[in-house]
Amino acid sequence: MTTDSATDAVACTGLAHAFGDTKAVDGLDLTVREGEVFGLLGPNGAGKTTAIRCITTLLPVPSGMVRVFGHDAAGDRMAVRRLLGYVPQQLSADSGLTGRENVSLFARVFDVPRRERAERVDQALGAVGLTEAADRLAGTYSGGMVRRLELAQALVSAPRLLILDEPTIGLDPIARTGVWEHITVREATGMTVLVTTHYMDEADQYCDRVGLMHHGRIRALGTPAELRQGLGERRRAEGAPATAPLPTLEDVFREVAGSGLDEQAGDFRDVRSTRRTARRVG
Ligand SMILES: Nc1ncnc2c1ncn2[C@@H]1O[C@H](COP(=O)(O)OP(=O)(O)OP(=O)(O)O)[C@@H](O)[C@H]1O
Repeated sequence: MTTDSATDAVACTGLAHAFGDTKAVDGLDLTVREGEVFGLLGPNGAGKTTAIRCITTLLPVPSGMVRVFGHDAAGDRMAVRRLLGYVPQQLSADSGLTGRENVSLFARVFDVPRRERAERVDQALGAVGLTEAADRLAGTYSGGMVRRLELAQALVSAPRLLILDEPTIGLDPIARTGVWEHITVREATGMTVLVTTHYMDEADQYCDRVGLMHHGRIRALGTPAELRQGLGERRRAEGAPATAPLPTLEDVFREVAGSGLDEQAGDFRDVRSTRRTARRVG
């Protein structure tokens, strides 16, 4: 792991992006270090997806700077895209194709050499535990399997940086655990992960560091333990007894944003409707 900005996986400096009068991202400074799992947290509308879309080059960078492994996201978009795997909030799997066909499609789009394709597709499906189900239509998959399929799509190009926007939204707790286990098994590749989630327990358990975003900027940053301890110290300074339980990450979240969290479960259809509901209209 490094703190050298030239090799940081992501370095945003003063990033701003507005939709009309809405300042979705408003002077965001964010560094994701190579090799870490970084959780970008924040209430609905905090600007997480907009920031991610700037980092993935899907949105322009009208103000500020975004670098991905030193490449400028505004000036060197193709170099940035080649380094990324991206699982968006919206469904990216096609229910009318098999799991294998879905992943093969991404392998072609991301220029995986033809000669390596079949093996790489098999590896990606195996890495997310879908070997047995590879030749079934994705429309028959459970919600958790759909998410793992989308993960395989993103992994097939062997990205240095994997970006996931709410990878476990709409999944039951067991499926959520399954998705996280496949996201975080990355030691062999050293892949960096940038992930958004509304589930504080997941961020606490799986992220090396988290940034709490509110109104377009990071308002709290650190390891989950640092953030919990920091709030505990502030509470004690305000008179809370030393025996008071250590705050949770959700307490930290509420201190920063004062907002609630949600839980949902379901299959392919439910995931689609949940994500459609969660998706920003515009
Ligand atoms: N395409 C768009 N057109 C207009 N406004 C938009 C658009 N996309 C996002 N916004 C606005 O920008 C702000 C930030 O939205 P964004 O989706 O980045 O937040 P978020 O933190 O990802 O939220 P969520 O957790 O709900 O996904 C919101 O006020 C939203 O309404």
